[in-house]
Amino acid sequence: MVRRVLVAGYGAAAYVFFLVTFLYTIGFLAGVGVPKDVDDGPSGPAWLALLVDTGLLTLFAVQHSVMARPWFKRWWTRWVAPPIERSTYVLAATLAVAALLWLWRPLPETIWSVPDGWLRWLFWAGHLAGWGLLLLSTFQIGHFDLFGLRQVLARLQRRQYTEPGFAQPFLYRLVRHPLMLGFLIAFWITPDMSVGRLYFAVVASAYIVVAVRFEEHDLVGQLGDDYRRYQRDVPRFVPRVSSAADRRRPARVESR
Ligand SMILES: C[S@@+](CC[C@H](N)C(=O)[O-])C[C@H]1O[C@@H](n2cnc3c(N)ncnc32)[C@H](O)[C@@H]1O
Repeated sequence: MVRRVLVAGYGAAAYVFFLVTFLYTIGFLAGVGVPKDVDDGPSGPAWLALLVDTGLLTLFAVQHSVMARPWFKRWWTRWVAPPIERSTYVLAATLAVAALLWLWRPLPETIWSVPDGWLRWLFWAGHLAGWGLLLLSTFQIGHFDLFGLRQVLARLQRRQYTEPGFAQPFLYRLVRHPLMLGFLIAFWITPDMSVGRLYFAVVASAYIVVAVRFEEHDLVGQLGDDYRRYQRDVPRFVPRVSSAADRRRPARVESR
C-alpha cells in the first residue's frame, strides 16, 4: 500500500512540476507575469548567448526524442517500473525545459513590435489561441495518460492500465499534429519579436518538423497501413479546406 501511495505521489508531483513549468513557459515566451522572460538574463557577447541557447535547445531535443522512442522505453523499463515510466519521462522533459528557462541568455534586439491598437490585440489573440489549441489537443488524445497520471492512479487502485489507443477526434481529423501546430502558432504569432525569441522559434520549429517524422515512423511501425492511410487522408499541420461532412468522416484507423 505504502509503495502504491508513493508511486501515486511521484506521478502527482511530476505532473504539478510540469504544470507550473508549462505556465511559466507561457509567461517566458509572452514576456508577461514572470521574473525572467526570453529577453531577460545575463548580458554578454552574442556568440556566448547563441552557444548557451543552442546547448539548452539541443538538450531538450535529445532528451525528448531519445526517451520517446519505443526501443528506449523497452530498455529502461527494465529498471523503471512501467506505472512510473511516463511520469519519469515527463519529469525528465520538464527538467530540460526548466534548465532552458533558468539558463537562457537573451538577445533582446527588436525584429518587430506591433504598435498598440487592434492589430496588437489580434496578435495576442493568435498567440493565446496557439496555447489553447495545444492544451485542447492533449485532452483529445488523453491528457492524463500523456502526463502519466492515469498510469499511477491505476496502480494505486490495483487496476490494469490500458493505453487510450489511437484516436481521431475532431482536431486530429483536421491535422495529424494539432498539438505541435499549437506550439508553432504560439512561437510565431507574437506581437514582439526579438532576435532571441526568433532564434528560439526557428530552432524549436525545426525540431518539431523533425520530431513528428520520428513519431510518425513509430506510428507506422505500430499501425502499418492504417496509419499510412491516415497520413494520406489528413494533412500534417495545415488543414485542408474541405466540407464539414468530410471532417466528420474519420480516416479508417482501428487502434494502436
Ligand atoms: C506529445 S503527443 C503529440 C501528438 C501529435 N504529434 C500532435 O502534435 O498532436 C505525442 C504522443 O501522441 C501519440 N499520438 C500521436 N497521434 C495520436 C493520435 N491521433 N491519437 C492518439 N495518440 C496519438 C504519439 O504516439 C505519442 O506518444
